[in-house]
Amino acid sequence: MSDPVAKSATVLALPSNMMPSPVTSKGCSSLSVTYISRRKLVEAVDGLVSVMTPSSTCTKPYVHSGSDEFAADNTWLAKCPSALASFNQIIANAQCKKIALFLDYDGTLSPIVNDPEKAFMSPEMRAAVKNVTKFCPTAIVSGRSRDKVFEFVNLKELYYAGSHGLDILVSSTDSQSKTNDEEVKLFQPAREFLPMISEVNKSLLEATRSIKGANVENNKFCVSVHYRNVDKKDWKLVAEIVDDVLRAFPRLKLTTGRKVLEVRPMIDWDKGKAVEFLLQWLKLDDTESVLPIYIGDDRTDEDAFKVLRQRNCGYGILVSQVPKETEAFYSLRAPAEVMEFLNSLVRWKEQSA
Ligand SMILES: O=P(O)(O)OC[C@H]1O[C@H](O[C@H]2O[C@H](CO)[C@@H](O)[C@H](O)[C@H]2O)[C@H](O)[C@@H](O)[C@@H]1O
Repeated sequence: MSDPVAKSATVLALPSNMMPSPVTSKGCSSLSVTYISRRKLVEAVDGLVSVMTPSSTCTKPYVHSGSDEFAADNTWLAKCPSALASFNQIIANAQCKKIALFLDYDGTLSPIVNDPEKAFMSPEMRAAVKNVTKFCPTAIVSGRSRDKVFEFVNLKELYYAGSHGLDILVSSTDSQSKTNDEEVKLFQPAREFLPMISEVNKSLLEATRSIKGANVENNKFCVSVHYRNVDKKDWKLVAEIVDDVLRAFPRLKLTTGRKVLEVRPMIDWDKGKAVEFLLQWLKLDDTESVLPIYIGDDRTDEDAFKVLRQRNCGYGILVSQVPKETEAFYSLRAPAEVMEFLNSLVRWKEQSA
């Protein structure tokens, strides 16, 4: 995949306090991304691909024991209140602070659709995102390749972190360095994995060719194997094939998303680390003066929610129509509510300007 930005960009080393280390444990820690060991994947496949259904991973869905749906909704909203209903509380905590916004793409800015190539965001959503950048430094943090998510969002006002944070684009004028040159800089902590990712992408394409509906997407530093359009009876086969292919790549790991298996470099780097990196790089890491808000819908976003919770500053907002166990503080039900939230932020900032 050609990347015109990468050709002219300076690739920077990471600050020493943020160097990613190889992942040694593939254990299932309660709410971070689910790293699936081979044995677990195969076990799950045997249990009728339970790994491919939302209820089977470490991110357990919230289960209400009673039968009253209304009560279940209330319990969920008590645990993870609506960010719209709690808007006044959120802005009360943002008084005199700069809000730094982090936005996931699929399922957050664009609705989930069957064809990943057609996950367009609406012009209204684009306008909402563009408007909010006038007041808040904003970054997109996506599992997509950086150039692909830029194609979809198509706003120059934003920072972009693609491949689940493994490919971050910043310019030197944003950094702590005092230079005025507007030089493009890239942070790519898994750069050495590029040839391997390309190889595994080829192997996965070849191995899944015969499965109707299976779709392999090259996200540059990770590869997504989509099974949304595969007949349910063949989900097990997809998982077995991915497992077989990965045997030849011991330095790659597997995570799950929304009807997708994601192959990634086995390093200690995720969306949470990307958020920490961007806060530091953009000089937004002072918890007294900056309130980071991260909005996302997927398991991979839990790493970012966790970082904000651990820093005890800012809020994670989970986009979900159903109750889920999460590290987020607030919830929104769908991209339409995300847009409403962004527009509310803009109105508030305009009024208080
Ligand atoms: O971090 P994100 O920006 O949310 O990206 C995560 C994955 O999103 C995409 O897949 C998901 O959305 C597709 C389009 O709506 C849907 O068809 C698919 O089933 C979902 O898993 C994207 O295609 C993946 O590469 C991203 O990793």
